Amino acid sequence: MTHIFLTPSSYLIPKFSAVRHHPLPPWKPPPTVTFRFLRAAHPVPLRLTLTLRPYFVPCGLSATAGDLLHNAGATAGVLAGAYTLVFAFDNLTQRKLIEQSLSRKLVHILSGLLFLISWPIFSNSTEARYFAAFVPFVNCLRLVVNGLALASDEGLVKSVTRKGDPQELLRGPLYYVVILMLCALVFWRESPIGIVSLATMCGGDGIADIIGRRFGSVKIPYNQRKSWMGSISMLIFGFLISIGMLYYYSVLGYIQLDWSRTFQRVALVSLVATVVESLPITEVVDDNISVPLATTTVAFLSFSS
Ligand SMILES: C/C(=C\COP(=O)(O)O)CCC[C@H](C)CCC[C@H](C)CCCC(C)C
Ligand SMILES: Nc1ccn([C@@H]2O[C@H](COP(=O)(O)OP(=O)(O)O)[C@@H](O)[C@H]2O)c(=O)n1
Repeated sequence: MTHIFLTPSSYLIPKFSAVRHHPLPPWKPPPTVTFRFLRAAHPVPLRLTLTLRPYFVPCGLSATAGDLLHNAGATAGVLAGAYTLVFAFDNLTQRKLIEQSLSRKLVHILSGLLFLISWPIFSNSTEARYFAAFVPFVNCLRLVVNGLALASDEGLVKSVTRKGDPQELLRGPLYYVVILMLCALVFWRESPIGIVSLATMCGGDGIADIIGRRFGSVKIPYNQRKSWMGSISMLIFGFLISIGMLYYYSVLGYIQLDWSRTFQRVALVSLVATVVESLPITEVVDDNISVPLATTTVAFLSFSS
């Protein structure tokens, strides 16, 4: 009897040979469909068995009830964390305990990095990334609704904008949250690309602003709005936070990396991101788009080689 298993090709992104996927839940035989073909003058019918892998089963059918409950709880918790973070910094700004620009940058740094750190609390199911991405999706809606003045969340505006203009929400903050959502959907926990990109955009770029504003007296020749101190701090902290996040995901078993090559790759990614961030192109493209775009491209090329 001849069995031909037709299983569709896998994921949206290339699998990294050096990357070991997080142990999957206990194996259950996937649903199969068997066709029997009787062949003329041949004693044995030909059987064609089609194995439907989970990602070809409509969302929700492949996840157990426990997974759905687990992921729904994780989503609610991370969403509550997002609202709490913004509320806390609004409170600090309102009470004049920190200035608005510092509040905004700390929200920039902490929201993305804490979101990245929260990914392991979601289940191992194939649908987990969609539950995680729902959190930035809700925040996209929140930014759009308030940016278009369809609602007025004063706390959000005060803790996230430069000058308190709600329309600002539709630029840097919205691009930032869209990048968080895309990295969760496209790269998720099993790829170093999304991890390094978010660590650089959230940690590196955010710290560049904080250090640069305070100590950036020597400006970059080709961009008088940026300083050497700001860029050097982006390079150093972007590298360190990326390595820290990769180590976190490595210890949890989601990825396995050749660390000697990983240090070189992350150093290259951090350098390119720092150069891109220093360019005088903010009027053309926000650095919450240019930096992650450059980071994901260089990370994809270097981690795939
Ligand atoms: C201020 C922000 C971006 C502006 O960047 P830039 O223009 O200064 O370069 C960040 C906006 C954050 C957003 C309002 C909330 C995002 C929450 C996140 C999706 C989930 C965080 C969960 C965690 C557990 C706190
Ligand atoms: N490489 C950098 C980045 C920012 N900065 C300082 O941080 C401020 C805000 O930086 P930015 O324009 O990138 O701010 P966002 O667009 O990230 O909010 C700049 O005006 C500089 O004072 C710096 O000195 N060097």
